[in-house]
Amino acid sequence: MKPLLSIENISVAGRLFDATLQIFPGEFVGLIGPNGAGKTTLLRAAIGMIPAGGTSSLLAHKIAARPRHVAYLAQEREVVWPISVREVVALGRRAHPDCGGDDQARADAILQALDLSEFANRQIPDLSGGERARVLLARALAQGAPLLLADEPCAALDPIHSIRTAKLLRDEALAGRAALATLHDLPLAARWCTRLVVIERGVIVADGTPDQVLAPELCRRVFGISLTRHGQSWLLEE
Ligand SMILES: Nc1ncnc2c1ncn2[C@@H]1O[C@H](COP(=O)(O)OP(=O)(O)OP(=O)(O)O)[C@@H](O)[C@H]1O
Repeated sequence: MKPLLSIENISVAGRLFDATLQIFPGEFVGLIGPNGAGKTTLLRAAIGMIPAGGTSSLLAHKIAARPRHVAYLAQEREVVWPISVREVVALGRRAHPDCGGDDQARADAILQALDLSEFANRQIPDLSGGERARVLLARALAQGAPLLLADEPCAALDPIHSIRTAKLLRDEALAGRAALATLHDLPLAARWCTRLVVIERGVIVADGTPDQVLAPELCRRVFGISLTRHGQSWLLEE
């Protein structure tokens, strides 16, 4: 199977060292690590937003064509323009000028999945932080790219919307797309991601299924916490 993302030896001076990673259709990959570990740096380097050594397969596409291959949700959620939720989500479809009549149906389905239908005609600056975060995720998903790079898609979301977002990204993966998402909620990541990649001080130190990666020693050493599995749930303690 051809990867949707292949990065090799990506380095950013002092921040990221020789990161090598492939993401395949069907994967929802959680990129986890402490604050300052290099997660955002890795996403930005992979998509070409910051200069980096090494290679990323996404950079082989011309800039204008890149949105058809990858959608990006930035960590910053600021939107100051007075435009409506519906208009912001429709911006995601600009990547597909030839896409035709299913645009509105896809946008509406995503608005519904993220519990945003009732906000469709509201102005973005008039939303709460969590509502705005969901709208920007909806915009990225509306793009319909095979790969989503999402920087903390669950940040600022309440518990039910965090779970729904994680399930949605898992469903996108089951439908043959893929997501690489930075996440701080380790029980949520362990429950819904198909694979976890751990980054520590700019280095990828583990990569595998949640059960493989979240060994007690790694959780203690990298995160300073204890994480134990109880059936499908995970209990996090200091
Ligand atoms: N523009 C920059 N110039 C120099 N150093 C930077 C810059 N942006 C980030 N850094 C540093 O690079 C390191 C990695 O930052 P990065 O934002 O990738 O971490 P992160 O793992 O995403 O953290 P968080 O979980 O806090 O979002 C940090 O030590 C950070 O201070």
